[in-house]
Amino acid sequence: MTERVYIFDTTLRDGEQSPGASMNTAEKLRLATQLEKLGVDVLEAGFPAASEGDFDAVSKIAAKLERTQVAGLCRTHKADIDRAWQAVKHAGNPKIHTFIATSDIHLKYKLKMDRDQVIAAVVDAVKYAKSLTDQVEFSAEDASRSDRDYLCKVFGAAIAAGATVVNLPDTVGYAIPSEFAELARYVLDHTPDMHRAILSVHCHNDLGLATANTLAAIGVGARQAEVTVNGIGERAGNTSLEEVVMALKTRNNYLPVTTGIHTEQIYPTSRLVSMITGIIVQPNKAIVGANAFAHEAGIHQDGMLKNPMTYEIMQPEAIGLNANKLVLGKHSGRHALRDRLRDMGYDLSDEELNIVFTKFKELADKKKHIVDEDLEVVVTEGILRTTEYFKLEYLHVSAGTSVMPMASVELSINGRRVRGADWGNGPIDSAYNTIAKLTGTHSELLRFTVSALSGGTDAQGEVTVRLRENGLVALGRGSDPDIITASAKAYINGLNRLEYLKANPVQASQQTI
Ligand SMILES: CC(=O)SCCNC(=O)CCNC(=O)[C@H](O)C(C)(C)COP(=O)(O)OP(=O)(O)OC[C@H]1O[C@@H](n2cnc3c(N)ncnc32)[C@H](O)[C@@H]1OP(=O)(O)O
Ligand SMILES: CC(C)C(=O)C(=O)O
Ligand SMILES: [Mg+2]
Repeated sequence: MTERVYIFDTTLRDGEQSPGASMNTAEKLRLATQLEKLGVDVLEAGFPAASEGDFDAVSKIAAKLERTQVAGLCRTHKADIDRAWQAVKHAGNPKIHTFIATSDIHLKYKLKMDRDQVIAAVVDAVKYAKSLTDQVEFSAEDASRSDRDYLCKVFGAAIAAGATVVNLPDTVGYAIPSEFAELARYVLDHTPDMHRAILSVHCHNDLGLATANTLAAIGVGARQAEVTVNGIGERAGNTSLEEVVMALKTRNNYLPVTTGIHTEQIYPTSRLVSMITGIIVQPNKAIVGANAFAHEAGIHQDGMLKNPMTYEIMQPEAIGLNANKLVLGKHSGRHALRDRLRDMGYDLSDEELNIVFTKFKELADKKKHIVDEDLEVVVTEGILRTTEYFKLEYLHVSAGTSVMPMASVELSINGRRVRGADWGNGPIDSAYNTIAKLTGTHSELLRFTVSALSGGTDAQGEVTVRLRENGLVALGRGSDPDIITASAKAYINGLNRLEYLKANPVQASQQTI
């Protein structure tokens, strides 16, 4: 029987450490549900001791998920472990993940501890965690820059104290594949009682080697991979889930192991992560980039027409990119919409479907063919929105080469209609100035990105903004076939999120909405 590699997803914890990634509790819950559907074995939901907001999100995810193991990360401090346990204990399958650094650089400069003190901290932490739950993982932060024999001693002590998984992180993305494989092999061969635990790996992508290092370690016997969807994460990111899973599936002849991932859920999950975090996937990204299955050159197209095996090592359907679709447009009904959404991985309640259906019809009036990317926007906007305190009712802009850019806007503010006009450096600037004046807000625009969600001149434009006001930071998203309207919607969405943060100090303490 082929051996199983466990997939430990840390999109909600290490992924959320990406600069600019931010998710509110409702979005985290939605993503956690999708990750369970994707079939991840372990879902690291957050770092409960970090803030009330993180604790709240981890607790809610734990209460919702039954099958998937839900892990909470914590330092070796007893108070951190207690907090992690309080958050994950409601899960059907809870796990405590405790860590401490083992490299001399971290010991000397960061922890100010010696090697024996670190081992004592590991033993106390793992024993205590084990008194709370059977499932305990220990990670040796900065393992790839640690002394190998010391590392094996630490892992041996963790296993003796009850750890069921020991994790080898390449925390700063320093390792080279052959070197990392050698390290994993060394740990497997020299850690006392290693057979009683699973060896996990957790790589970062600072040198663009996270997937290669992960596969190299799996090749010598690591049996858990810690990954994030789209490879988001601290600095250059983590190993990407889709790359590891599809490499193991496609090259099963070379690496004969399996995962429990339902690969046809990969694409919907990738889109959801991108929509929720506002982090756009680069077009040439392996597996999930817009060009990953596109063939442009004539010789390639000729080969594809003669036999797709000439240039295609994976089929797009395998990751959930479905070629065979009913065309959805303004004449489509709820059944066709529900069917398509199910194919894309969205199982909506009747109430959610009604919300999405109304938005779908509004869009279909403006756009002839509705493609999957449009539906994802409609679903995300329809069911993951915050309360609309400010709502865009009307927008008119005039701009061009010889006119002063002007915008006229009508908003409803908590149900009350207000109107105004202002000018700016361009149509978007004038719309933003008018909206700021009408709402009486003074936010600073930290980031503004525009992308097209599908091909063609009637493609939906998606705008993401990041706003800061009085120390609070919020993300706003908007989409529309008209890019100026999409920009106004994104700005208003961001302002609504700032209003929500002002009214919800728990979320504000975490600044994740
Ligand atoms: C590689 C990784 O991804 S590690 C995980 C990174 N994630 C996070 O840091 C989550 C967000 N963090 C936070 O919210 C905060 O850092 C908190 C709440 C966890 C801690 O905040 P503070 O108590 O103010 O400490 P601060 O973050 O400034 O410093 C960390 C302290 O923990 C110590 N520490 C760091 N890692 C560990 C560990 N694994 N076990 C024990 N102590 C540790 C540091 O040495 C430092 O101790 P010191 O205060 O005695 O110098
Ligand atoms: C906490 C650990 C597993 C980590 O994220 C790292 O070392 O990169
Ligand atoms: Mg990490």
